[in-house]
Amino acid sequence: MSTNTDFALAVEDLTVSFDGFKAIDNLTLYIDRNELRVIIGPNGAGKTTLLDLICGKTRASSGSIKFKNQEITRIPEFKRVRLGLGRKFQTPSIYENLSVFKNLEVSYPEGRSVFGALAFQCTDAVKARVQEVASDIGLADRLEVEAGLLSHGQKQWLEIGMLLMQDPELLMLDEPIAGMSASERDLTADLLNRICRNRAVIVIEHDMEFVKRIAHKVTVMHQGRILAEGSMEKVQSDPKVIDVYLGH
Ligand SMILES: Nc1ncnc2c1ncn2[C@@H]1O[C@H](COP(=O)(O)OP(=O)(O)OP(=O)(O)O)[C@@H](O)[C@H]1O
Repeated sequence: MSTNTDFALAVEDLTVSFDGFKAIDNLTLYIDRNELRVIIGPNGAGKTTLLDLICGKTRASSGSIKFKNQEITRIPEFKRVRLGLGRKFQTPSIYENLSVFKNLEVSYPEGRSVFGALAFQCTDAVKARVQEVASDIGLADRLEVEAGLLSHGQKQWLEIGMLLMQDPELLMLDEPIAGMSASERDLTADLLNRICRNRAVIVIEHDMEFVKRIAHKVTVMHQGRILAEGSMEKVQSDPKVIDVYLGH
């Protein structure tokens, strides 16, 4: 097992079986700090399952997951969140009837303390953090708008903002541009390029034009394993990748 302390994330020999079927099969993957990694691959390759294992939604059958060199394989999901892992699922889980401001405010870590969000005092520090995140996600002039009234793209950004409120050191996003307009995709690329300056980011994506614009490195998965890994140019010209994924 690796003892390297420099990686944001070290996944080693990871396997998960569902009734004997290995959805993730002895997979090893290292993500650098401040790296934006894109995971691609055909349907059923195991991409979502891999993120489920990293965030703690699914338990590994064997292998190891280390976050900033700390073993997290057996610890529960909420504790991984506290350690600095953030995961965004495909469908946004924002509070539609609250304002953008409130959505961000309740996502501030102390708002989730034992006293709960209701007793939570909105301090100047929280307000400043809300402002900062709101400008990061392009919603600084929408703070008083009810979240349910935002466009589809803006809702996705708000949810990313809610994760950013916790200042995660590893952020995982599953198909963040699904259903977005061309201009929303452009803005999302800018957003992702910005937020990976302070943290590692893992994105699952199918749109290769978008992948090109954001990926530092690309991992191609197939049947629960890694088929290829490296720069976009390298994986795009790999005959194995063309055969199982890009050629279709
Ligand atoms: N909880 C589960 N129980 C049984 N099988 C599962 C479970 N979760 C995932 N699988 C299976 O594991 C395989 C990998 O699924 P996964 O959703 O991770 O693929 P994916 O690469 O994310 O695909 P897509 O691009 O379609 O989202 C699939 O064959 C799926 O049916």
